[in-house]
Amino acid sequence: MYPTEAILTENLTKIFNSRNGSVTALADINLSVKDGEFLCIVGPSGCGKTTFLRILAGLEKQTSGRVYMRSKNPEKPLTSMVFQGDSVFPWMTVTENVAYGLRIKGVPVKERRETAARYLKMMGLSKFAHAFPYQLSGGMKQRINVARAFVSDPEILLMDEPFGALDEQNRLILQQELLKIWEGSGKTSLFITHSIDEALILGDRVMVMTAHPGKIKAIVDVNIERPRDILSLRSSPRFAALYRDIWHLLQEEVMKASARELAI
Ligand SMILES: Nc1ncnc2c1ncn2[C@@H]1O[C@H](COP(=O)(O)OP(=O)(O)OP(=O)(O)O)[C@@H](O)[C@H]1O
Repeated sequence: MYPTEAILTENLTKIFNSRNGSVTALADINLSVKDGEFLCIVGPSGCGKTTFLRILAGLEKQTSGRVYMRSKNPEKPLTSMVFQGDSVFPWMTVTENVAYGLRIKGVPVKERRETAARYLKMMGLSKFAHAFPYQLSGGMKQRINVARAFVSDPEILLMDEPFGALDEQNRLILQQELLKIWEGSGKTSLFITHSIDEALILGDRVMVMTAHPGKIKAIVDVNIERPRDILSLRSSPRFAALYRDIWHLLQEEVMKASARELAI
């Protein structure tokens, strides 16, 4: 029978072959993600998080194993990915950047301006609609990336550490905005982060990966009600307990990854 989950992976494995030998980036990933779920992924550097998202986005092919991704609406793109760091087009205005996916789809200009304006408002970018990226801060550019992903209205959002390069204050603001926009959309979302705080603020579940080769070490249920208020959430006893649990799971993996880096 065809699975009913939004995403299902079976024994997903990825081996990169290069002149210096082969690297097993992912080994036997068995994961199921429910429709409308927000899953955060944490794990030490180099454990295969980006590779996993790239396979789901169709940018990389697995070496073995299977991936099922359920499309409910063939009119919509299945996935949209927000990459690490700055990926805006410098020659386009903020509106043109945000509406880019709609232009590619051939959406008429009036409709794409209206849709872009709606998301610019949600992401606090309306004042900068006609600005160029060089006139904006890093935080503003990441808002463009997030708005662009939502505007294309995919069934599944794949976000690879989108706030990793931001300072603490901008990160908090963007987390708040992402929560608001996501809670209104109910889109199945996968979000890579190095921050346990961020994973708990955003996620329904947190997948903890092992150091190289990347496997699933544990999946932790966050079970904190929505809509979420970041400040009260961070001071709750449940948040502190989950933080401790995830850190205990991660600590050993981070140390293994550091030892491996020193040995290379
Ligand atoms: N194109 C490639 N060719 C060869 N090896 C690769 C390639 N892409 C990734 N790797 C290797 O696969 C492993 C997993 O890389 P990946 O970027 O997925 O990890 P990550 O968990 O996202 O890391 P980080 O947290 O530092 O972003 C690493 O050992 C990396 O060097």
